[in-house]
Amino acid sequence: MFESGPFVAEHVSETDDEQVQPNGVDLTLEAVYEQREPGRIGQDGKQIGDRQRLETQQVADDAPETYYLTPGGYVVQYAETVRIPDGHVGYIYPRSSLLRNSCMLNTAVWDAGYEGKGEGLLQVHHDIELERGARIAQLVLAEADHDGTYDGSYQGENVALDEF
Ligand SMILES: O=c1ccn([C@H]2C[C@H](O)[C@@H](COP(=O)(O)OP(=O)(O)OP(=O)(O)O)O2)c(=O)[nH]1
Repeated sequence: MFESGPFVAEHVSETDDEQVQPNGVDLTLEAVYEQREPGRIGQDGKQIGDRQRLETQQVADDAPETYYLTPGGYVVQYAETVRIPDGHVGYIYPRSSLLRNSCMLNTAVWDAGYEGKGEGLLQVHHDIELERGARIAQLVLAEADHDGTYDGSYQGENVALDEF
């Protein structure tokens, strides 16, 4: 069974009312990165290639922090800290307005016990403007059996020590 948006909101910080949807919580854009060096996935371990954080541009008087993205693949980081509660698994879906603008957000499984500000892969197939803080994705939580909880290298990622 999938949980309601208000339940999901109890496990996401900080959120405002606009982010709480009937079936989940919208996550907003914190940062956009462009990968510069190769990564590696081996039989044991993995390495994430070096990346560069992109700068925002002021595209209008009322839009001071906007990413203008041309076609390509970008790593995006969400602004909210997500905690996947015991007995659940998380999935992230793109906002449909991204798809309608020829962009796709690719995501993987969010494990029970994970806590952090996660990342996703944004595919841009047509130029798009994305404002920092704009809602780009929706987190849903489903009840799930699990064996142990997440204890990998991304635990606590992108979260300041005083937030953790
Ligand atoms: O689109 C996603 C999917 C998951 N995560 C977070 C939550 C998840 O619990 C964690 C680890 O994901 P996964 O287990 O897929 O990573 P891995 O590459 O297998 O690394 P590890 O060996 O640390 O598990 O990353 C994201 O940030 N973005």
